[in-house]
Amino acid sequence: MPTRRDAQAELSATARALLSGNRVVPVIEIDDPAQAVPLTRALAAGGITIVEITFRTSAGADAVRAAASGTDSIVGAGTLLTPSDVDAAADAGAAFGVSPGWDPLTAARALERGLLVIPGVTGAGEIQQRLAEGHTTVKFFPAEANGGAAALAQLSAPFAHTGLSFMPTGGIGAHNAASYLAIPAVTAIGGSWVAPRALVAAGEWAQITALAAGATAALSTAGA
Ligand SMILES: O=C[C@H](O)COP(=O)(O)O
Ligand SMILES: CC(=O)C(=O)O
Repeated sequence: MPTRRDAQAELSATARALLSGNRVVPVIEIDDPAQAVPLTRALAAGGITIVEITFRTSAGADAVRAAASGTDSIVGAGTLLTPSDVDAAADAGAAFGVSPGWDPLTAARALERGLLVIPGVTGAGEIQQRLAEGHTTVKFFPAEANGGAAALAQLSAPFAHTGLSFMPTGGIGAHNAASYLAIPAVTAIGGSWVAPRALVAAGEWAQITALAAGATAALSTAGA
C-alpha cells in the first residue's frame, strides 16, 4: 500500500517537470483578476510561460482561475498558508502551489487534493523533515535575507546525493539571478522583479514583456 511519503514523492516529481524548462518563475501580486490573462500573455511574449500568482491579495484565486483557463501558461498559486488556501488553489485549476514555509494541516490538504505544493525552507533541519516526507523540490525563502547564493551553495551541498532541488526566492533580481542559477541544485529561481506589482496594477504589459525577455536572455547567457 502506498505511504504518504510515496504519494508526496510522486507529486513532487512533477515539480522538476514543471520547473526544468521554466527556470524563472515570476511571483505575482495582483489586485484585479481581469489583469491575469494579459499579464500572463505579456510574460509569455517575453519567453516566460510559467507564473506564480500569490494569494496575498483577495484577487489571487480568481486571477489563477482566469490565467489557468485563458492561457497556455503553467499557472501556480503562491502564498498558500492554510488548508482552505489549498482548496481554493486546486478549485481554481492551479498546476502547482507554493508556500513560504510549511505546516502539517496545509501539507495534509495538499496531499488529499493531489496538489503539488512546494514548501519553503531556510535550514538543514527543515530540509531533512521535507526529505523524510517525500519532497524533492523545496523553496529557499527568503533567499537574500538568509545569506543569498553563497549560503544556498553551502546549504545544498550535503543534500546533493539526495537529488533535492531548490527554488530560491526573495531578493532575487537581474543583478544576482545568475549566481543562483549557477548552483547545481537550483532548478529555478522566483521573484517579483519580472512583473512588479506597480507595473501589473498599471497594466504596463510592454514593460513586463521587456523584463521577461531580459530574464530569458540572462538565462541563455548563463547557459541555463
Ligand atoms: O516568493 C516570493 C517572494 O516574496 C518574492 O520576493 P521578491 O519580491 O523579493 O522577489
Ligand atoms: C513567499 C512565498 O513563498 C509565497 O508567497 O508563495
